[in-house]
Amino acid sequence: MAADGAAEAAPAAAPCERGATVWLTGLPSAGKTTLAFALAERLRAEGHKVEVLDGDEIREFLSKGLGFTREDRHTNVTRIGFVAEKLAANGVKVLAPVIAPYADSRAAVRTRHAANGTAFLEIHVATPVELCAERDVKGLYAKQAAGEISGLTGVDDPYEAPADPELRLQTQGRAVAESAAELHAFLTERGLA
Ligand SMILES: Nc1ncnc2c1ncn2[C@@H]1O[C@H](COP(=O)(O)OS(=O)(=O)O)[C@@H](OP(=O)(O)O)[C@H]1O
Ligand SMILES: Nc1ncnc2c1ncn2[C@@H]1O[C@H](COP(=O)(O)OP(=O)(O)O)[C@@H](O)[C@H]1O
Repeated sequence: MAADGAAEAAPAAAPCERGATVWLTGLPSAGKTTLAFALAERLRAEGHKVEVLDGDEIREFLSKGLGFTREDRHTNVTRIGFVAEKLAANGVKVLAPVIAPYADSRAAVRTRHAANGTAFLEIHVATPVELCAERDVKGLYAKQAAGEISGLTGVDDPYEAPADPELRLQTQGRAVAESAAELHAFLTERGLA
């Protein structure tokens, strides 16, 4: 209680103590994983608690057995969203470089965060499909073109680009460090870094 009897406001949490989910959505080879790990490194060095929920790793453990049908992708995304919210509610910066191609799956994750009062930032890593196919980090675009696989997001499977993300990041013509800095600056603006 203050000397004049008024209740004192609790001090605002420092950026390091504020949890949030930062979801990086975009096509395969857009740059989601690269940017998530670059941001994670910087945030950790600044004293944040950080967890990267990488799509590939999640599919090896939490979502083992799921494929790439619409239903399986939805299940995968909502599972990741569930875990992310729990961690973020406990002060962790959760970085989720996960394609999440369907708007309704992403909306479900957003709604769950909002219901719990947990910060959720949707970042669209908006690399054009032509450049993603050129990068082709895992050779998936080449395999699709050769008819060895089908159902590749953005090529012969849907990608519903976010209509109103918190941030749309362009990576074409930008160095990784530049895009990572833009993302970090955005978190700073939001009081999260
Ligand atoms: N058919 C098809 N479509 C899209 N992606 C495919 C496919 N098959 C395998 N992969 C690889 O799976 C990686 C993880 O996918 P995600 O869990 O992020 O996808 S999803 O959100 O459930 O749609 C994803 O990782 P990134 O390349 O890092 O995005 C792909 O490399
Ligand atoms: N500005 C940039 N931001 C992120 N990645 C970039 C950028 N410029 C070039 N790249 C390259 O693009 C590739 C993206 O691969 P990756 O991060 O695995 O994509 P995703 O996780 O979206 O499938 C990496 O080889 C990375 O070095």
